[in-house]
Amino acid sequence: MADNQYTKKTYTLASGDKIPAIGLGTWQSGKNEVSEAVKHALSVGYRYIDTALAYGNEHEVGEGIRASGVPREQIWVTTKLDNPWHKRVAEGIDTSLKNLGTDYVDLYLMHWPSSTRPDDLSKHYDDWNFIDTWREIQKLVGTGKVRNIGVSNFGITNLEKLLNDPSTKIKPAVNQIELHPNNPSPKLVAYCKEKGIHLTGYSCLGSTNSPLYKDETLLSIAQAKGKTPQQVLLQWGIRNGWDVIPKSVNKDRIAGNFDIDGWSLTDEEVQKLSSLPDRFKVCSDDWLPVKVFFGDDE
Ligand SMILES: NC(=O)C1=CN([C@@H]2O[C@H](COP(=O)(O)OP(=O)(O)OC[C@H]3O[C@@H](n4cnc5c(N)ncnc54)[C@H](OP(=O)(O)O)[C@@H]3O)[C@@H](O)[C@H]2O)C=CC1
Ligand SMILES: O=C[C@@H](O)CO
Repeated sequence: MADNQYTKKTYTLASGDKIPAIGLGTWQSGKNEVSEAVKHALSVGYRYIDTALAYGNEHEVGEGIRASGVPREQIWVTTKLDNPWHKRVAEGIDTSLKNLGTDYVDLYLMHWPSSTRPDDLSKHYDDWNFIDTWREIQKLVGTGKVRNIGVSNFGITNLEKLLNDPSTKIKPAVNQIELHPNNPSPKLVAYCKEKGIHLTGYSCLGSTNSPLYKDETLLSIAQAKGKTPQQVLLQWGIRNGWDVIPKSVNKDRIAGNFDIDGWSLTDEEVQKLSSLPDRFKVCSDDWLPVKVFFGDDE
């Protein structure tokens, strides 16, 4: 982790680019509220916004960025290729750039390893898969449209397939996956670290109506630190080496979640949270036409 001029904590990717340790998530942020949320986040110090074509709010995210007055080059923007666009990567990135009103994104992710047919979302292409999609995503590097490329929702099985394919010339810079103390995925985390693939933790608070907020271990650590359970959850991710992207459209919560500097968790506190017995997952692969997760750590 290194420091830069805009955010106190960052992680350095294989390209040398520095991704901030905390960004604003925007999944399920309504079109009518996300611009203000983004603008507010940037005003309180965030320099990283996570969105996706599938969220249907890239246009409003772009409006919030411009309204903030913060120069574009000071902001890390991640967006994602939607599943039904796997055969249309060039069109997908152009659509996202147009929506966002920007010339480039800092990180472009394959949202899911599912090449879904746009004419029937219940079906997977029979002549195309995520390896083909990655081959096309790699072509974006050097176009000036993407500074880094990566994947999301990849477990070890699919990462192995991708990394071992001869068409893979560029390793994903990032794997964005669900990470919170009830879904800590230690094997997948260790695998990505070994391969030099940085992790972004999504649903880092446990998402809407998080069951984590009733966890006695979390609550006692939060009380002892004089921090909120949400701040502790975010610090847990950062201490473990991944960036976190809490979603909020509430101004106080956006500001409170950003309180990651000047304090930390002890190794023992991190370990206690990593050892919680309960398990739950926010995002499954049930809705996809292909199985994506194959084991406890995926
Ligand atoms: N790659 C992928 O497939 C996925 C990526 N993501 C990304 O990760 C981001 C975060 O994940 P997400 O699932 O949204 O869930 P989070 O874990 O970020 O939780 C968001 C929920 O917590 C509430 N919340 C936020 N801060 C606080 C707080 N301080 N106190 C109490 N409640 C709070 C929010 O409500 P409110 O807005 O009212 O504050 C919202 O209901 C997404 O927004 C998206 O950008 C998420 C899922 C899948
Ligand atoms: O990003 C959010 C989606 O992947 C949820 O299924």
